[in-house]
Amino acid sequence: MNVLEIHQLNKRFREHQVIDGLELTVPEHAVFGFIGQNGAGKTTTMKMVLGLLKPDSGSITICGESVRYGETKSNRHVGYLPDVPEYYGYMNAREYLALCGEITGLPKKRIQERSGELLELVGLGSTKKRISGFSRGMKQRLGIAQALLHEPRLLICDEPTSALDPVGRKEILDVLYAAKGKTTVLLSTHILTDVERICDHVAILHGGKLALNGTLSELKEGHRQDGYALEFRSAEEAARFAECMKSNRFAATVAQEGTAIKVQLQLSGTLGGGQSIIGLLAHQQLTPVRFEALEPTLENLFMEVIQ
Ligand SMILES: Nc1ncnc2c1ncn2[C@@H]1O[C@H](COP(=O)(O)OP(=O)(O)OP(=O)(O)O)[C@@H](O)[C@H]1O
Repeated sequence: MNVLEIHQLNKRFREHQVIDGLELTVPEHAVFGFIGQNGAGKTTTMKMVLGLLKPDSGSITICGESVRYGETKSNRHVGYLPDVPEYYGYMNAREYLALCGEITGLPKKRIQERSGELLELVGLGSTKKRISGFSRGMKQRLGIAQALLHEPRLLICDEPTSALDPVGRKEILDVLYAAKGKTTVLLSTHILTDVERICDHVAILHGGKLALNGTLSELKEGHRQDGYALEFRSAEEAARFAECMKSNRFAATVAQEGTAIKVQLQLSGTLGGGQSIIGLLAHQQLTPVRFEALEPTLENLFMEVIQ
């Protein structure tokens, strides 16, 4: 089942077509990375999903229910975490969750149970401090607890780690990954390493459309290039190998940097590829200290798409 479906979505600001026939589906229990350059239209898309911005045309459904601009009905399925959440600093975490629960009409007992569970989930279970004394990372983790209070089917996070240091970022990513069993996470970001750490699905927004869309492993498999990295004991050995490799008919490019060599082969996915390198090594009686098939990174894929 898809928690979110977007079909033929269009949005223009004056002459600028920001979203141009966007098609996007988010399956249940995915951790879905929605990435794009600055100004690609991620926030614009999120605002339309939340019913806060009127699309020019197209449809959006959340859990099978149509999103209508200016109505909040479909948002009962959604939890939202902005990049920098705002709080009443004089409250502690539990008091704040109690206030949010009351506003959304949750019964008192349920608020207490949920607050306990969620504060444990986000690692704030034993914190008695007022929110004014929280670090940015703690505020963000409280934001996740608040967004999950009403048990939403979809948690939308808009660049939740952009203001955090590496430790705070890791904590948030761990919490989002832990939330995967309870909800579907839509993570809008341009921090590609965050996506590689926790997302199973990835979509790249470019030119108002999805330029790439699939599971991370599918995308990497589809863009696999027959590339290898080798490391030799000495620069002389590396140079000898590079010289022989350059005359090999499978080699497209051979780059040497000291003892390290990167080889890109002509024929992608053929048996001849890596084996031709091993054959050459044996023939030259060279034993590398490292021999590794190169995986495309999300950064490689992203750069390929936006160029
Ligand atoms: N209300 C508006 N009026 C005019 N232009 C707008 C409006 N809102 C957004 N835009 C433009 O639409 C484009 C997409 O903006 P958006 O904020 O959706 O991008 P984004 O992918 O979220 O970028 P970032 O990663 O920088 O937050 C930008 O060029 C922006 O200037």
